[in-house]
Amino acid sequence: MACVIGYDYVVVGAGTAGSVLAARLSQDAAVRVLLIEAGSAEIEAPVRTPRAWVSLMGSSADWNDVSVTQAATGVSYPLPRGRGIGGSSSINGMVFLRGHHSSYDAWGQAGARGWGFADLLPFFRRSESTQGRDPSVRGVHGPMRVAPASRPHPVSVAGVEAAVEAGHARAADPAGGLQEGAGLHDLTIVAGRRQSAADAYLRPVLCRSNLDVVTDAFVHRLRMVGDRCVGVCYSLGGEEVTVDCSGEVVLAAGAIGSPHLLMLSGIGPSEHLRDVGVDVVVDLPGVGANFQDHPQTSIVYSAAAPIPVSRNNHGEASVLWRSELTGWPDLQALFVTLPYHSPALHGPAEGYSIAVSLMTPRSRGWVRLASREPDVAPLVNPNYLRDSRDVEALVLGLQRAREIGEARALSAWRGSEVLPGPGLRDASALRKHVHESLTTYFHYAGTCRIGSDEEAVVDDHLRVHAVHGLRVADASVMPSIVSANTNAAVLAIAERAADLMSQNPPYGSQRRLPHPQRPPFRVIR
Ligand SMILES: Cc1cc2nc3c(=O)[nH]c(=O)nc-3n(C[C@H](O)[C@H](O)[C@H](O)COP(=O)(O)OP(=O)(O)OC[C@H]3O[C@@H](n4cnc5c(N)ncnc54)[C@H](O)[C@@H]3O)c2cc1C
Repeated sequence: MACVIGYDYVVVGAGTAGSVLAARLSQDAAVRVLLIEAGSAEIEAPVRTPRAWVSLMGSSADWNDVSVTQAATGVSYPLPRGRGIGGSSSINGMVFLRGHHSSYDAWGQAGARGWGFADLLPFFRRSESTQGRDPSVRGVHGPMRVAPASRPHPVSVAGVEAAVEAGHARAADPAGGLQEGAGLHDLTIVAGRRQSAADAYLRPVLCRSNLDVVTDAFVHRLRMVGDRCVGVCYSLGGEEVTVDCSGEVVLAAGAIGSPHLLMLSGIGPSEHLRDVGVDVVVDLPGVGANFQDHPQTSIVYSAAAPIPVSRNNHGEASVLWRSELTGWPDLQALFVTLPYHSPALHGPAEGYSIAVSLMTPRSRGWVRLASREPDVAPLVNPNYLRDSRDVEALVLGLQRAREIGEARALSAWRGSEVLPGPGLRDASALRKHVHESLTTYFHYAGTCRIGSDEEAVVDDHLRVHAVHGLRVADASVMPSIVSANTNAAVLAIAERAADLMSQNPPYGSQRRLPHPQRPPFRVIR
């Protein structure tokens, strides 16, 4: 067993949040940062081509998780999540949206002080670089370069016009914080290539001598001394490596990985931990609870004319509107420039889709241990459609999306509606379609939520309740899922986390650094 010492911060997971944290924390040359990632350092070349993202699901860059069988549908669903530098941002769909400000203000109202939209706005702005947008709301100097498609696909353009024809407002800036209406949204694509959080934040700072990044290293346990986290254990090439951390460990392993690791380390719901044979260190019932995702259904059309091959991500334009079941926009239609639908259904060989997602689901699921053995994947139950209001909202979504799909502006491309099929119009037929066509929108969140009540996992500063030296900063801390694709929100969460941590560094600024004993293998520079 090798032992590694001398780090002030140990960040677990080099995904969206981990890339931000490692880059921001290591800006202070007086602290030493170790970033540990289970996956590999480089993702294959085709992955860089934006339109190839669909084929990354099921690849070695995916953990290849599968949900437990869902009570509402009788089906278990693949739950892709990224494994490797950049994490899910290396395999995601590259849509860049913040969501409506109300969905962040709801966090503050639910007890997460300091996490309303106005509190997060500086961190959204700090994370991004945009041009031609309102600079009081959007960032212009941040690492993540985002922009709408410069040469949008004709189906995306026609889709926006069809939405306007169907009565939706034209959104001046879909990511502005009052996200509602139709428009070409921003994409995390630069010069025709995918841009992950690691490309934007981490790769440019790998030369820093106070930052080490270890890949192919699976963290399987937190090292606890009483209620203090003093480091982590990871396995690398069959060898176990122990890391001593003199400051803080930060979990950025994502909404499935972070609760998994906490529970493997004895931090979680005590009864469940005892059931699987894990010694309880801290009883925190909320760990792994409150799992949320945006459920998705779709309308699929065959093509009346050959559909040009996308140069982008197949999803350049969207519409957001209110179902009238909530106080803010809760339904999103994404124009997809290929026949995109559940693999359980048969679509046309050539065509396009309107993917309809519920952005404020009521259903809540969980992540639990299947075994105390770290290499056994956790059980994930999203509880899709468990709350019947989610089904009703998606039915309303399909009806409204159909109005868009049938508008004149799309007539040049529209062959016929293939899914659910033009004859299926009443609510009960559409409810059936929602169940049969259900897929994930890949936006897992909420399993280590911020708050001060008994079910909360971290406090307002993202410190794990009743544990010293340990924070969580990733998609899992969202008290409720935001009303947009989640990557932009995770960037802002991690920016704010780094800011909070820098205000209270583990040591004063006047210390002499011990020389870190570096991890033995695969440190990337
Ligand atoms: C297929 C797909 C498409 C998506 N499309 C979009 C989109 O178009 N727009 C959008 O905004 N969002 C999208 N998302 C969601 C978005 O990318 C995620 O919400 C975001 O990346 C989550 O960031 P995170 O830091 O919480 O987790 P991740 O980015 O998943 O990072 C977690 C990291 O931790 C590592 N890790 C986990 N466990 C361990 C361990 N035990 N030891 C060491 N390392 C570990 C993982 O390998 C991973 O690198 C998509 C996601 C997927 C999977």
